[in-house]
Amino acid sequence: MAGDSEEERDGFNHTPLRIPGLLYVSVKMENPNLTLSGDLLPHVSGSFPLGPSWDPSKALSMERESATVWELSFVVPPNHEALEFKFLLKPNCIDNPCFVEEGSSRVLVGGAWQDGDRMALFRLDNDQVLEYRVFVEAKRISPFDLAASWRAYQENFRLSSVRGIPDVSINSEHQTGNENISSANLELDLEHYIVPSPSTSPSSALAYAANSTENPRSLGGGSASISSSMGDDGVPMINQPETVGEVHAPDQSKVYQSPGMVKSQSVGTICPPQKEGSLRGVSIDRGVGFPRLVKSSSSDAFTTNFNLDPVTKNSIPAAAGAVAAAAIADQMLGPKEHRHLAIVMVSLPARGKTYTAAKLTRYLRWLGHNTKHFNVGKYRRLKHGSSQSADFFRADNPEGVVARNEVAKMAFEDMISWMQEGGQVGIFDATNSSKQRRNMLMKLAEGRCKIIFLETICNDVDIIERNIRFKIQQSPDYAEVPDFEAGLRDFKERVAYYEKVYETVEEGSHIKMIDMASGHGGQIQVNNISGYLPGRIVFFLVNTHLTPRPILLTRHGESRFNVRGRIGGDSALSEAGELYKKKLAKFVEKRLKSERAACIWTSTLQRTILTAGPIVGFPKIQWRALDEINAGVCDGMTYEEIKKNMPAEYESRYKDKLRYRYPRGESYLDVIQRLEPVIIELERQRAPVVVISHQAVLRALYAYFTDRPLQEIPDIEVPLHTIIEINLGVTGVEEKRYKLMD
Ligand SMILES: Nc1ncnc2c1ncn2[C@@H]1O[C@H](COP(=O)(O)OP(=O)(O)OP(=O)(O)O)[C@@H](O)[C@H]1O
Ligand SMILES: O=P(O)(O)OC[C@H]1O[C@](O)(CO)[C@@H](O)[C@@H]1O
Repeated sequence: MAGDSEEERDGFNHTPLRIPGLLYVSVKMENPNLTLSGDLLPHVSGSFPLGPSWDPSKALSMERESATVWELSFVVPPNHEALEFKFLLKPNCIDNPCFVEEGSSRVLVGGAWQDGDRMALFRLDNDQVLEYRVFVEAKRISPFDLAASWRAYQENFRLSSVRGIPDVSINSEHQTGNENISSANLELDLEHYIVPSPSTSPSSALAYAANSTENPRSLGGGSASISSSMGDDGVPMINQPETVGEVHAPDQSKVYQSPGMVKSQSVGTICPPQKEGSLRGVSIDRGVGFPRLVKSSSSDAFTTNFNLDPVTKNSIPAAAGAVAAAAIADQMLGPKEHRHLAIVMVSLPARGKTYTAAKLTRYLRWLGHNTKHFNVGKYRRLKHGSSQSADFFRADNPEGVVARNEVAKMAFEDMISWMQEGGQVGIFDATNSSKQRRNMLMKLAEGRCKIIFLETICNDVDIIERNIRFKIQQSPDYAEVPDFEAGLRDFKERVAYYEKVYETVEEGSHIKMIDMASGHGGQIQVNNISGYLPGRIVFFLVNTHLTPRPILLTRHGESRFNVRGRIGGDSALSEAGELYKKKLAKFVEKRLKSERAACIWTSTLQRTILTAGPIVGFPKIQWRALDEINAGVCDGMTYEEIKKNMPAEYESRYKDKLRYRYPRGESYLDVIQRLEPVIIELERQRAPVVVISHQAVLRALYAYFTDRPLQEIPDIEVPLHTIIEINLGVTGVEEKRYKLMD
């Protein structure tokens, strides 16, 4: 092309000394007809630096790149002397003679043949001739890049200094004798280290979980974030400032309540796992040691080039591995209406329906299932006002019954419409406490979605009393009742009306959670449940409980790779990282001193194990699932190096960081998949857990607890040397952050 410099044309400089850099030269030989030459191995002999000499016995062997191609690569200065060499074929058997290519020596200058491309011809003993095509490629590389790769290579292959530590360990005194932990003093009051949590995380401000459920579209509230409230005439006013503290924009991450923590402990026994995913009529006692479901290893993330109709396509979860595989199988094999699942909550008021529905929604969304929570109370308040007295809920008040059935229908139809647009799991949150109501819902669902009833039963009067008191404080139903005791009387009257006509679920597919909030184990009964997703839901519910406890999430102390901006690897800690590990040990000692049963979880990479090193007195467990995202071929590179050397990869990751899978590595969706057992175990644990892991992994774990959308996960801020404390409590999730050092 006119104006192109010679350098631009062939990628390197022919003018010695003008432009710095080195030439990476790759010489290749190809013979598509390998059956003839399978035991003859291509070699190169020649002048320095290609081969030590022309002596065939010292020729350099070429590496097999594919079935038919052999390659030898080396690095030379761009102004190197002419390299003279010849190809030879050496037999496997050392005693047989080798064959040197015919013709004159080849000469390479500046990464190009001086005498043009010519085939390499070998005349064998029997006068048979073998022909190989020969190519050369040269690229300029910076000596700094080369040195950096070499250093990363060496660091990557340096043996970890934590080898030999068993997967489960406990150190009662500091492991490395020369570690002066007292040098890392902390302020007496840990509150000193508290820093604000991001504005999108769960706050300690009181909030009512039902508020953050779907906005009633049939009442004028689309699924977009609208703000609406009741007008004086009972007609909903859209996009008006909230007046009754009820319907507001559904920011999933802002709906948590402050924990009115209650202490309880429970362990129990479990029934053996059920046969072939079918859980008909069995009871499962909740408790420790529930067997983990075996998960398949990651497969390619789902891409949209399946031959499925648009609705089906939308209802495929944004997930990898087992979740995607199961969803595809269900789409292909199951009855059409079973592609959509309605979990219909059932219970008396204040028995944890909304709490359970919200938690399940969060879990399913995190796994990649398109899930929405429809709360009929929200529809009722929007349609009929929020100050209905107990009378409205009497079963012998025909107007009340009609009004309540009407809003239930509206919410159910909204849920079905959303499913028909591609929604996968709808959680339908209302008391649904009579057979008649449930029959109505089953009729509405016919041919459109599968229903599973999820009933929460609570026989503990203290818990019911606590729940009711919480309702009076939180529910918009009592926002305008200034007298707490009057509110309490009214709500109890409402509960009594429901009790009169309450019918426990006996029909259809159902799950019963019995006394799960009591702290004594409780029980789950399941009837006529089968399939991947219902199975996962049961498994999740079996493992969840309400025992308040903190989960402390922290990245390892700064690593040597962090200092150099290199990703992945298995490097040790930097000086700052060394200091952090000591401060963290002090922090854990203070924060968890009265928590005998707490546990420390690390990944299997040395930077987390070293960070946990000085923590004494608690068991430490290494989990492979907590290892950092596997950067595959990019492991050990800087982002700059990836951008420069693999621009297409860099661009693809930039465009879709959630789904992008590093070549021979993982995507964020893969990481989420492998973290599912970690989430289940964190839910199941009743004592505090300190998780010392890595940026990508902690982003995924944090997103689960704070209900952040999948798409946001890869960009969540998880800074070094900061502890994120997640408090799980009877009213939801609360977050605190401690920054121990800059
Ligand atoms: N399985 C359970 N049994 C009893 N209480 C529970 C259970 N799960 C959660 N809770 C507690 O119940 C409290 C009230 O729960 P929630 O608001 O979800 O009740 P609800 O059944 O939806 O009430 P309503 O029918 O009035 O809307 C929660 O703060 C939680 O602490
Ligand atoms: O997904 P991101 O933003 O590249 O973050 C994950 C990266 O963070 C690190 O933990 C530290 O840089 C890397 O090892 C890892 O590849």
